[in-house]
Amino acid sequence: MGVRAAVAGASGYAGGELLRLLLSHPHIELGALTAASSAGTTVGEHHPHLAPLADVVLQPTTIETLQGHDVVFLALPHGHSGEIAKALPESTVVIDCGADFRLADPVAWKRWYGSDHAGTWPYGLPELPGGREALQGARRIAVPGCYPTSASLALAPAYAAGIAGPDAVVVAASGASGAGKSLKPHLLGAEVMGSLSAYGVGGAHRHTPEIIQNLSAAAGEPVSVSFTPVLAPLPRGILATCTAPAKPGVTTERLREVYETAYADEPFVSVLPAGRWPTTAATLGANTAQIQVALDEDANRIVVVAAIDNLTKGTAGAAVQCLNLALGLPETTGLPTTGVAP
Ligand SMILES: NC(=O)C1=CN([C@@H]2O[C@H](COP(=O)(O)OP(=O)(O)OC[C@H]3O[C@@H](n4cnc5c(N)ncnc54)[C@H](OP(=O)(O)O)[C@@H]3O)[C@@H](O)[C@H]2O)C=CC1
Ligand SMILES: CC(=O)N[C@@H](CCC(=O)OP(=O)(O)O)C(=O)O
Repeated sequence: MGVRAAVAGASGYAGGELLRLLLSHPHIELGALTAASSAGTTVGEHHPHLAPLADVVLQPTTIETLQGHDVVFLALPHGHSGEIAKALPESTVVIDCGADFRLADPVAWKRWYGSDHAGTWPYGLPELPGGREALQGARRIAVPGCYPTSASLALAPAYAAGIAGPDAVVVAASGASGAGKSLKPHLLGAEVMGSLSAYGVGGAHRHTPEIIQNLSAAAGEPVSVSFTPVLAPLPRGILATCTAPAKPGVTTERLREVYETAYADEPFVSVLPAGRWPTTAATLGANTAQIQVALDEDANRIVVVAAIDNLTKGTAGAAVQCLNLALGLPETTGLPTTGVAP
């Protein structure tokens, strides 16, 4: 099967990771690769690690350049996807790495993003309860935010199994590529290196409603989430430490059983053997998530630690996994499960 794919936002971090993965996908032929201010420059100027595309010239992001493809990946800042998707045929698979179509509640969208709600598309986290079915054959897909991916993979099984109370706490450290490549003074090397800093503290980060949406759907009742993101001196990777009250009678054995059952058949999510803890390093460049669980009996809380690469399972890998489901291909096609170490 020859699937012609365009990537809008190809000069950015998410776009670059999409290109890296799509180059190894056996069914994909790359078509238009587009950018905004970088149009006219070559892929090699932005992504020196993508040797086969070094001399390919980036085109402007317009409806015209994106038309005529089977698949269009959008790796653009929020707010640009709706107009583009409307102008593309319904038969084109459009996969949005931005936030525009992730939230189901227009009121929540307006509160957190300040603009009118563009709509809601099938949500690109197949590992959530019922998530895979919603993506099979879909023609519009919203790729989750990177923090919500880690937090939802960590806590959704406990909520779906009814073993966690409705007050979750998520503290997640992310590498600086999570913020995109555009110049931000607080993300200069000298500011990020050698320091960890919390931001969006006090329930102020826009990923909070997305995590709430996912965990509440898994629980079948409202779940409150206190989310604190932390900027870490790493290029890539998220380590999310997530806790929730343990319901009466939950034991360590039951907790492990819930997670091992939930992820037994998942190709990209591993529950590590007891005693081993997830590391971001082990997921670098892989479309994988590593999970470990513990019961804190004194605090009566379930503790789940999840590690992902924010650009792979947290964005571009998830986008390709969703594409495979949309096209009816084996879900693992073209996706690495091995990382890069040390
Ligand atoms: N980085 C991450 O870990 C994650 C990112 N995402 C989402 O993916 C999307 C891309 O993020 P990321 O790659 O990190 O961001 P970058 O800032 O690294 O890249 C943004 C891309 O969008 C292009 N662009 C910028 N402004 C416009 C515009 N006005 N119109 C059209 N194109 C424009 C840029 O082109 P140019 O070079 O010409 O400026 C560049 O190609 C965002 O929505 C982000 O939220 C989602 C999950 C995780
Ligand atoms: C370290 C860092 O800055 N991370 C980003 C996460 C961005 C992301 O996942 O994406 P969306 O913008 O697509 O929701 C942040 O906190 O804004």
